[in-house]
Order: sequence, then structure tokens, then C-alpha cells
Amino acid sequence: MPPSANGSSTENKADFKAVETTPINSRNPYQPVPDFLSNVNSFKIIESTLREGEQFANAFFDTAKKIEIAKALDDFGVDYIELTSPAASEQSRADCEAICKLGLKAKILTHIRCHMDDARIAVETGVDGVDVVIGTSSFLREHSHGKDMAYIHKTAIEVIEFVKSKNIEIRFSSEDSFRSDLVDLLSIYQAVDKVGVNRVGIADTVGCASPRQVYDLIRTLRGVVSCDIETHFHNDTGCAIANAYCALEAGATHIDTSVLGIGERNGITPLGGLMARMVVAAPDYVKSKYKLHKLKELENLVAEAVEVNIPFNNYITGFCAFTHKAGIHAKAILNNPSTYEIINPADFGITRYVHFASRLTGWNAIKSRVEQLNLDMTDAQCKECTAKIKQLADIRPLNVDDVDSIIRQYHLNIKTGGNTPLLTGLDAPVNSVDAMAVDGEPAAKRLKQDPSADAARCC
Ligand SMILES: CC(=O)SCCNC(=O)CCNC(=O)[C@H](O)C(C)(C)COP(=O)(O)OP(=O)(O)OC[C@H]1O[C@@H](n2cnc3c(N)ncnc32)[C@H](O)[C@@H]1OP(=O)(O)O
Ligand SMILES: O=C(O)CCC(=O)C(=O)O
Ligand SMILES: [Zn+2]
Repeated sequence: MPPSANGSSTENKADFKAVETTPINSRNPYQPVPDFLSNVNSFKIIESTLREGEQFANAFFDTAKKIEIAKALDDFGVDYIELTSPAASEQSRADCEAICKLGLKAKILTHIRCHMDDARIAVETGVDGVDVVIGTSSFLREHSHGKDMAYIHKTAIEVIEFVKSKNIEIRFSSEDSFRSDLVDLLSIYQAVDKVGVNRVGIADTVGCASPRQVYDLIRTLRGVVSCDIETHFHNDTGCAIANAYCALEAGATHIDTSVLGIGERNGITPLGGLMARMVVAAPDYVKSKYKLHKLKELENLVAEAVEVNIPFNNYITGFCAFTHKAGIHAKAILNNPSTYEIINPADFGITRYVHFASRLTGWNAIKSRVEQLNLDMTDAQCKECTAKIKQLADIRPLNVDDVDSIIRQYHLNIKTGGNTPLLTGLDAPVNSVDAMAVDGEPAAKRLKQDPSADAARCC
């Protein structure tokens, strides 16, 4: 018999596990029912820029760069930093030792094959934990390591017990989990949980999983093991962030990330993208735990190290992530930024811009610019001036200087009764660079990736 509406049952009380600490009828009726499975408010990050990220095609990190990145990740506040296997090369081993000696707050992990030779090297490096992995799908069993499930069970237990005997944290992960047989998976996880592994890992190695599949698998696994659950999502089909989020909703405890998502092929869940998702879902947790204003600096550091640009549409730090252009958007943003923003750029130390130099610009944006320039114009005059700006914007791309020149000339004409022509498509200077940013700062370099080239700082 199920519990009655007030949370108590009249008979067989002992048959029901108490899941409610607050009787339903004394809860605030306007609050959603708590989700006991979800770890959206309490997840940990295993930052793998220095392991998965080193597998990115462009990556070469020398010791100094690895140390710089490890310190920056630690400062940002990640819980774990995962390093390349010390079995990969002598320098990898030495770098692992050097990073362990830094005394960072983050726990240091290294990532090895499910093999005693690798385990023996790993435990000598000074790491706090070892992440062990082995492929369980038929593809990998046949074409990668050639071992069957019985061998995997036996070796996994041997490696786990060995690492545990050294008082080092140990995680066991299946590679290609979503193309592995479910019974194989649950059996091996149950076996390693029984011998006291700290975490099990689910890896979408080829990026094939959908959020619903992730939710189903993690939820099932949550009912089978009592240890923590780590998850690792590749982004081949564009689901890496959504999959990480669904994993947390289903009870996963740890998410693997890398800065800018760098990794094998097109990489994994990006740290910044995960922050974008989680700052919306769990703002108090995320803002109190991570130094969000350091994200841009961290991404720049890694982007430079692997010689890539930050993508224009990058989460949070893409150059136009907080630039509002169309007139309808600009007006509402100027009134209240929440109208067209779910993330506050100020949480990440980033500036919001309103673009006012295009044929999509409306008079409200121009009025705001007029005010920023300390000019005195009526609404009707702002509207007429906007029409002139649109005329030119129909002919060629504009920038801040063009629009400011039109506004100033228009203003001069109305104050002096003069009739000096405004810029035309033919005589207007292209890309003049002598404008000041609205708050008095000199305009930054006029790169296409600089939002201040054709937009104003906003509230
Ligand atoms: C999905 C992932 O990203 S997993 C992490 C990937 N990381 C790395 O590969 C780390 C860098 N790798 C390396 O430096 C090298 O591959 C090494 C040192 C690990 C191994 O190098 P080599 O001995 O030259 O082997 P090679 O790289 O050609 O092949 C991989 C070997 O590991 C075995 N293997 C592959 N995966 C596993 C596993 N999870 N557990 C145990 N053995 C494995 C393969 O069977 C193969 O063994 P073989 O010597 O019998 O052919
Ligand atoms: O160790 C893991 O969990 C993941 C290994 C990996 O990089 C992958 O499977 O893509
Ligand atoms: Zn991976």
C-alpha cells in the first residue's frame, strides 16, 4: 500500500523507505518537489585539459606550460586535475611528479590503462588518485586490447586492490560505455564497487549518446553501485554539455571537462560551456565555488598554448556572447538586461555591449548613444538621425566612428541651423579609429573580434 497524501501509511509502514523528511502538507506548496537523485547542486569537476586536452591534435605542453595551466585550473577552483599517464613517456612521468609537488588545493589524478605495469608507475608519482580505464564495447575488446570480460574483471580487481593498498584514490571506468552490453557494464561496476573503488566512470568515447540515453544509463547505474559516478562525454554529435547536465540530474557526481573542450577529435565537455549551463541551473553553488571571472584568462592561456582562437560563438567568452544587435533586442536590453540574457556577464567579469551601427539599429539604441555622447536631442531628432544611419548602413558596413560622426554632424546641424551633409557611402572614412569608448576608455583595436568596434559598452 502506498503512503497516504500526508506522507504516512496506515499499515506496513516498515515496507516503505522514508524518502520525505518534511511531510508533504507542511511543505511550501509553491516549491517544486525536491529531486533526490539530482546532483546539479553538488557536482565536482575533474579537469582533464592536461590529459584529454593533451590528446588534442594541436597540443604540446612543456613542463612550464603544464605547471602554469595546473595552477590556473587550481585557482579557478576545479576539484581534480587529471594528468596524462606517466607510462606515456619519461617526460610525462616527470611532469606528473612535478605537478604533484606543487601543493595545489585540487587533487591530482593520473589516467592509466587497466594494467599492473601502468599502475605500478602511477602510484610512485605522488598522485592523489588513479583513473583506470578499459574498453568494454565489442569494438574495443576486439580491435583495441583484445581482452574478454573475464580478463577485464580479474585485472580490474587486481589493479584496484593494488592502488587502494597504497592509500590512493581509485576510479574504474569503462571506455565506450554506450556501445557496451548493459549486463557486462553493470556486472563489472558492481564487482569493482564491492571491492571499494572510489568512483566508477561512464565514458561516451565516440560521442554517440543522447541526453535521454545518458539519463537512463546513469539512473540505472545509480541503483547498482554505492560509490561516486564520474562521466566523460565526447562532443562528436554536439551533446557533450547536455549529456553532462543529464548525467548530474540522474545522479552522477563528477563531470570531466577540458578548457575549450580540447581533446581527441573535436573534444569533450568544455569547462566554460559547463559553467554556462550550471550557473543557470545552480547559481549559488557555482558562484560560490568557482572563480568565474578567471574563466576568460584561463581560456586565453590554453588557446594560446595550443595555438587556436577562441571561437566567436564560445559560451560566455566568445567575442559576441553578450553583444545585442537588433533594435528590438537593444531597446529591451537597455531597459533591463534580463530580457534577452539568461547569464549575467558581470558574474564572469565580462562587458555587455549594445551594437548600434547597422541597418537593424533602432532609435532607442541611438538615443542611448546620444546620451553617452552627452548630446542633447529630442526623441523625434533621434528618430530622424536613426533614419540617416540606416540609409548609410544599407550601403556598407558601419562602425562606431561612422555612427558617432553622423550623430555629431546631425547634432551640429540642428544646433547651428546648418546643413552640412552627413556621411555618404562614398565619402565616409572606413574603419576610422579615433573614437573613444563611451566610458572614456580609448577604443580597443578594431579587430573583427572586438565588440567595441561597432557596439557600445552597456549597463
Ligand atoms: C579513450 C582514451 O582517450 S584512453 C586514454 C588514451 N591515452 C593514451 O593513449 C596515453 C598515451 N599513450 C601512449 O603513450 C601509449 O599508447 C602507451 C604508452 C600507453 C602504450 O604504448 P605501446 O605499448 O607502444 O602500445 P600502443 O599505443 O601501440 O597500443 C596500445 C596498447 O595498449 C593496450 N591497451 C589499450 N587500451 C588498454 C586498456 N584500457 N587497458 C589495458 N591495455 C590496453 C593495447 O592492447 C595495446 O597493447 P599491445 O602492446 O599488446 O598492442
Ligand atoms: O577514463 C575515462 O573515463 C575516459 C577515457 C576517455 O578519454 C574516453 O573514453 O573518451
Ligand atoms: Zn575522452
